[in-house]
Amino acid sequence: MSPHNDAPSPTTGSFTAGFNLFRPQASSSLITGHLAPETHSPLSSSYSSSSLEAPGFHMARPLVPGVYVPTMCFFEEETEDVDTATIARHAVRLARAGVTGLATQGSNGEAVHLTHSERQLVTATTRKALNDAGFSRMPIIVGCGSQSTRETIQYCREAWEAGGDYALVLPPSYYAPLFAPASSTIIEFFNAVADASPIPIIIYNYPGAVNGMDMSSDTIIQLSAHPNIVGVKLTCGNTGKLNRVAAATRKLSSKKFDPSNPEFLVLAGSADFSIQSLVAGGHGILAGLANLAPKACIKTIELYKQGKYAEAQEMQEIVSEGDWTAIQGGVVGVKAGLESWMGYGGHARSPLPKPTADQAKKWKEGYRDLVLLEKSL
Ligand SMILES: N[C@@H](CC=O)C(=O)O
Repeated sequence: MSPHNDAPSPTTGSFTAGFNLFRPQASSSLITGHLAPETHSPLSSSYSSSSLEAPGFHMARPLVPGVYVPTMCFFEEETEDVDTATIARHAVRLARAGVTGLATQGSNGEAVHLTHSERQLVTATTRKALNDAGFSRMPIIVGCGSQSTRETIQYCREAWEAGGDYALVLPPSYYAPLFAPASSTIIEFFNAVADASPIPIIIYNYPGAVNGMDMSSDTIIQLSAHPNIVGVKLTCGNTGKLNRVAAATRKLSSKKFDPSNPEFLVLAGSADFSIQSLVAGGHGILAGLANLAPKACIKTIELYKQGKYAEAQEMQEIVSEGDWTAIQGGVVGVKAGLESWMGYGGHARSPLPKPTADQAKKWKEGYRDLVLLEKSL
């Protein structure tokens, strides 16, 4: 019998009947804990069987408003092997700073550089680090986007097995000109993935990562009706779209709207429009800059929620300035910033280049005000 209550095992069949078990507002009595099947562990042999127990079993972890961090993946300098010690240390640093949740294999997590088993290793390492440090209730979102429906579902299942709670899914884009029409292929894709995934889906709208494909508010609102699609990360930066999605999903909510636990979570995908997204009805951020400055990201949102608009605006300006450095330098620049200011980070996996001395200096300076703010909090 599956440890997911009476839900079918994600490794044995489709999951069309059990979505509601995974709704984020599920009470603690709706246990969604699971054990990674011993016969089906895709984790690398470097991950000990005793450490499998911690990430493999967990209670339902809620998806609530706040600051979520798409964590960096770290690699050993010489071999470029996954550096589990630094992954664990980084996860705990972010949790202690007060973030709401983490996301492995987001754009900052170099998912496209990782094999299936490495992805599971990263997620399981993160889960275990959080559990060991007393953050067993903190949810982990796992990037699961892929080009085929089949492999995306496989990633969702593997994320679940590794201890992930939610799947962040980009639309496929490689064959986009063949989609007929684009919106219906995308809707079919997300519905099929949501039908089969053992964990709820968060739509990831990041046109820059998928050949310019920009999902419309109509498409996102239509998909929000699926009971296993529970949120969206909008990296497109379109606050008009964010406003439409937040308003429509609030109205479509099946119960009285509770701002501390919305049924459909609408997240800004970059820290440079945190308070703008709150004004538009959003619920928080899932943003790479929080790898470097989690407290500044949290404080900006708190100030706004406390009605201290001028102070929130002032802090947002520093965050937005820092985010411009993160956006320009991407994962290479954020790692350089971590290395310069926090003493760890290393380099991205090949073929991404290592920063030149000039770049490292420029990015360090680009983060200066933000890091000084972070250290003051
Ligand atoms: N700018 C984005 C990149 C991906 O969504 C971020 O901050 O995470």
